[in-house]
Formats: sequence, C-alpha cells, structure tokens
Amino acid sequence: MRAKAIENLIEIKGVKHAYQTASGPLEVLDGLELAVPEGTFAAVVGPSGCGKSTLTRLVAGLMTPDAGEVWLHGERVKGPRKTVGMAFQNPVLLEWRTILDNVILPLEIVAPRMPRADRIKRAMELLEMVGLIGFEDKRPSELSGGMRQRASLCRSLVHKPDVLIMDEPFGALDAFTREDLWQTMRDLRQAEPFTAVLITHDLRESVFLGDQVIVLSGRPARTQFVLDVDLPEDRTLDVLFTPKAADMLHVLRDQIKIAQGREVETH
Ligand SMILES: Nc1ncnc2c1ncn2[C@@H]1O[C@H](COP(=O)(O)OP(=O)(O)OP(=O)(O)O)[C@@H](O)[C@H]1O
Repeated sequence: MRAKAIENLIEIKGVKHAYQTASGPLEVLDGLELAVPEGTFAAVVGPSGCGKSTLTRLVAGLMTPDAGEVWLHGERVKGPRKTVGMAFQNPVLLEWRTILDNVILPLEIVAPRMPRADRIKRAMELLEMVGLIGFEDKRPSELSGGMRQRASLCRSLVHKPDVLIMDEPFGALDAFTREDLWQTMRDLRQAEPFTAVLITHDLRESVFLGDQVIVLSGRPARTQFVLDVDLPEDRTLDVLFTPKAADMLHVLRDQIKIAQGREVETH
C-alpha cells in the first residue's frame, strides 16, 4: 500500500470555511492543509466540534470552501463525484432491501448497464471478505450493529471508488466489535488497495489503521500536527501493545490536549 503511493490523491490547500448561523458566521476551518498519497490511509483526529465532518463534506464535494482548494486525483473538486465512497457512524441501510440489494445499490447508480449477475458477483466477493456470506438475503434489522457496519463498508466499496471517506464508522460499536472491524478494514485494504480518510475520536484506531494521523486544532481548525505511522503494514492488534505504538499514542494524546487548550504534562 505505502509502496504504491505515487501521487497525492487528495490535496487540501489553505482551506477556510464558515457556516452562516443566526448569530453570525461560525468560522470552522482556517488554514487546513492535507495531502493523502494514493493508496494510503489518513486518520483525522481533533477536539469535538472542530470541523472534522466539515472536512469530509469538502472532500466528497458536498460543499465548497469559502477559500482555498480541494483537489482529488489532480482535479479541483467542484461537486459530488461518483469515485468517492462514504461510510458513516449510522450505516443507513434500506430496510425494504436485503443486505445483498443494499450492497448492490451504488452499482445501480454508477453502472446502470452492468448486468445484475455481475453486480451480484461483485457484491458477494465483498460480503465474503467481511464474513457475511449466509446473511445476504436478510434484512438490515436482522443483523447486529457490527454486521450492519460490515455491510455498509461493502456498499461503500462495491463500485471500487478512488477514495473511501469514513466519518466515525466504528464509533457506535462496542470495543470488541470495533477491533474486529479494524481488522476487517485492514484485510479489505490488503485485498483491494484504496485511499482512505477516516475521521475518528479513537487514537488507538487512528494508529492501527492509519499511515498518517492528522491532528486538527480546536475550532477554527487548522492542521496542527501530522504523525507518520511507522508500523508494519500487515500489523495485528498486538502492535498496539508495543513501545513504539505507545510512544505514538502519547504524542497524539498530548497533541489533542494542546488542541483543546489544556496543559501537557511532562513525561
Ligand atoms: N450546516 C451547518 N450550519 C451551521 N453550523 C454547522 C453546520 N454544520 C456544522 N456546524 C457547526 O460547525 C462546527 C463543526 O462541525 P463538524 O460537524 O464539522 O465538527 P466535528 O469535528 O465533526 O464534530 P464532532 O467531533 O462533535 O463530531 C460545530 O460547531 C457545528 O455545530
């Protein structure tokens, strides 16, 4: 994955953005910089309310910034793109469709001429990778939260997007299920490399999944700190118990405290 990094698939340069609210403009982003090389995984952390979700909307082309530039694959982002996959904390699967038909949905939009048999083949490949074979004919409400999130990840990847943007996709899951999903995410990337931006509040998650961790400052957010995660690509959960990972987690925790305007203890 890291070896395939040839160019910055995502580039955010000097982005500023404010929301217009009843009590006046609310500055959310001010001087955001981000460069995500193709095939790599960027984890974004920062204080609550600093503007992380706003960042995902800008990359997905769901909104344009007041100032600065967002580039995807060498093109300026000016609107929503088919080559972006998205996953959220709440998977929002359609209850009137089976799991298989939920996963197929993006193909119906992006590749309307693709024969149904080919769509099913592609969806089943992914469902197999995430351990959901046997559940393809179930309705979303018949699955656990973790299984629904697995199905949601399949749906986000079924059309082979250039980039997967995830806004706290594992935030609502219990700790054990969350760790299972981290390993599923690692396996999916090894099987089919893609570029990813993950918003998370979990520093362990950012270190386990990320090639780089970007720490945003408090609102209005700017890029405060970037950590290169120098851990083996085929990492297992045990890597989180190594001194190297512990050092990274300490650094990140201190950076979050700085972003929150809190005092940093000397170690
Ligand atoms: N459409 C909107 N109109 C007005 N204000 C908004 C809008 N969307 C977000 N905000 C405000 O902008 C700020 C940043 O929101 P955003 O959701 O990007 O932060 P976040 O870092 O993702 O938050 P959290 O960590 O709590 O999920 C918040 O104060 C939020 O209330």
